[in-house]
Amino acid sequence: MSRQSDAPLDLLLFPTWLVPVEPAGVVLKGHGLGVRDGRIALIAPRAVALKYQAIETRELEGMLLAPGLINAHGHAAMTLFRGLADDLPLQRWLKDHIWPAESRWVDEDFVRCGTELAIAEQLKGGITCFSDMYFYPSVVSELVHKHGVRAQITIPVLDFPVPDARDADEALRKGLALFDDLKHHPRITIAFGPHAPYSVADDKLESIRVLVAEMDAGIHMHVHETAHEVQEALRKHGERPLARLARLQLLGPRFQAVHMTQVDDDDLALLTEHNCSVIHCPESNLKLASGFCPVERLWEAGINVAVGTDGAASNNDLDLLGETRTAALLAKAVAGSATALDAHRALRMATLNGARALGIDEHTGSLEIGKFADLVALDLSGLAQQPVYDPVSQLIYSTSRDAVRHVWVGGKQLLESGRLTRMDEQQVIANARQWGERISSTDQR
Ligand SMILES: CSC[C@H]1O[C@@H](n2cnc3c(O)ncnc32)[C@H](O)[C@@H]1O
Ligand SMILES: [Zn+2]
Repeated sequence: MSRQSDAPLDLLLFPTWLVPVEPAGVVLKGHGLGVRDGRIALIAPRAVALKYQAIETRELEGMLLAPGLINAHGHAAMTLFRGLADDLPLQRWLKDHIWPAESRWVDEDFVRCGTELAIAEQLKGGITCFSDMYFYPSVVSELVHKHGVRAQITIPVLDFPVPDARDADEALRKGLALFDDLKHHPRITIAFGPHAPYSVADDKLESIRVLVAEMDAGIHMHVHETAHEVQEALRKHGERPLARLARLQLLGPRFQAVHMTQVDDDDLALLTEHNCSVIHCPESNLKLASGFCPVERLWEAGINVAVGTDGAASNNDLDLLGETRTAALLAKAVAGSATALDAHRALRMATLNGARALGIDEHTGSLEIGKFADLVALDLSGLAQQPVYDPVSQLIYSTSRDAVRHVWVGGKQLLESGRLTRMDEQQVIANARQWGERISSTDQR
């Protein structure tokens, strides 16, 4: 398969295994992948690929080449709160620790340092695209632009004053300006991020519905994170949160429901009818004891399920490969079936399903001709990966993010042999340490 052109390829890669994700379940051996103008221009058997001229050709001996991982939910700058408040249930964690810490510490510099730390950590872990729901989204967009990664940046909306907006109207006004600035950006999409059903009132959700229709944007929201959230909504309003969102006409193919640990038959019908995506964050759900998302049931109902790390304050890392392993293992326990979420489907969840949830699956998420060359190469030649029967099984069940060697986004190499090509890792660490010292010297825990 190739896209015809007389121009030479910019890059021609020969990995030991090439896993395109689409078509599902395929592993190509002895194949080359060619990149031209940032996009995948060729996937062909080695002998055919060698007939093409290329400016750079690389043998990736012992490596698996896959689509870059997509972290479909996170709060990037919260890396600076990693380990600040552990071993607590969601509402105590959020209300007694995280929200007070945010109102005290979060400013532009916090978001800049925390987001750079998150971008660096994610690139080193094979993540080429992440979704962010945090304050100062314009600062996040500058960093995403500068460092070459891909992102969905959401406009945070809450019913109370937050570090970068006095109220939801101000947040929306600023968000609209950002949307206008970035609507043609090749690597950034802007979506709305109403925090959760319990923290955003109907009138704000209605405003978001109108804006989304005008802008054709996504909505990214924590929904049914815990049983407590659903019970409180039933007690106060006699309605489940997802049903309320349906009544307010927020649900649709661009709706990204993050968490969904509580799913009854009516919820399942709503998600299916409106073709929503669910973003599963198993490690945050485990650590906050929030509950279990029934991934296999959702998958069987045809619902698009992606995977996210959530923020580093509730996880406590941004390791999507590790998260995917947790998801695959947990799905089996939750479904009571060892066949649930096999390794190939788990990889799809961490790549193409993520792209679909964020509305960018035409452009990324799988290795297909014409898509952006968002790629990760992982070294499977180590001791702990031997022998290799199925490289995808090895990737999901036996490989850590330390095996990530190279990362390209839109054909640009951002990680080379495990080293960041465009970021000063030592500087990122020093900045984060400085913030940590500042926070711990006055922290009232
Ligand atoms: C709208 S800005 C993001 C807001 O969300 C908070 N947050 C981080 N993780 C979670 C979670 O798992 N559930 C609910 N809220 C979360 C974050 O601290 C910001 O205030
Ligand atoms: Zn979250």
